[in-house]
Amino acid sequence: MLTITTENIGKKYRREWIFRRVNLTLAAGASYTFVGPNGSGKSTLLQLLAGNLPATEGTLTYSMVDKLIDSDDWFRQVSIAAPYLELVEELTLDELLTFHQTFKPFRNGLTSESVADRLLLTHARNKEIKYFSSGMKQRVKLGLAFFSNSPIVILDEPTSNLDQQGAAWYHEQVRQLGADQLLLIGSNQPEEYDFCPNVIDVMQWK
Ligand SMILES: Nc1ncnc2c1ncn2[C@@H]1O[C@H](COP(=O)(O)OP(=O)(O)OP(=O)(O)O)[C@@H](O)[C@H]1O
Repeated sequence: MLTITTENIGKKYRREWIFRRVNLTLAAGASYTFVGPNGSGKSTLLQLLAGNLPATEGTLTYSMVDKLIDSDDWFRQVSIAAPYLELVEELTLDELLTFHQTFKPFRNGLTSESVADRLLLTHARNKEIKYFSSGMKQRVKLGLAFFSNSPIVILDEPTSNLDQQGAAWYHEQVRQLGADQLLLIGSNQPEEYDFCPNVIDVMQWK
């Protein structure tokens, strides 16, 4: 089982501390949602936990059954969907799904074809991503996170741009995550984390 541990991590931009003294143990098999007002640091914390941003102070570790994972290999453990992470718009959906698998395979033997089906985008497989609606793009981003073979799934503002059907699809995918996966969410919308037992207010670290 994979565990992320933070010891007194803090992040400073210029002269402003966004958060300090964050101590967390986040273990696979559970979900955690980080909440707080706009600008409070949810996205920054998720980026740190994903290993995409360095902490200014403190220690962050990934471990698998007490064995530390080298930070160079963290990216293999994480799939992340966020508004600021863009899709490659020049590719068709089929091309994007094929490209994605070259560095992050899908789980359970899923193929590009079956992922497109699960995204409810079979009809758009040969359409370039730049011609997708914002809700279709959001479903693709979420799908790449849900269907990749990685123990950590990080979703920042997961239902942004989704209609009611899309939000129901999101909830269905969350229910299907494996017992060995860790789900981390950043959110201001209670309905997108209503299933999550661990809601953490980032304002405590100001
Ligand atoms: N690259 C950066 N350089 C300087 N300041 C930054 C940078 N990125 C974020 N910040 C600042 O860090 C703070 C936290 O931003 P962050 O995006 O993490 O908040 P958030 O809680 O996710 O907000 P929202 O709910 O609006 O998405 C903000 O004050 C923001 O201006």
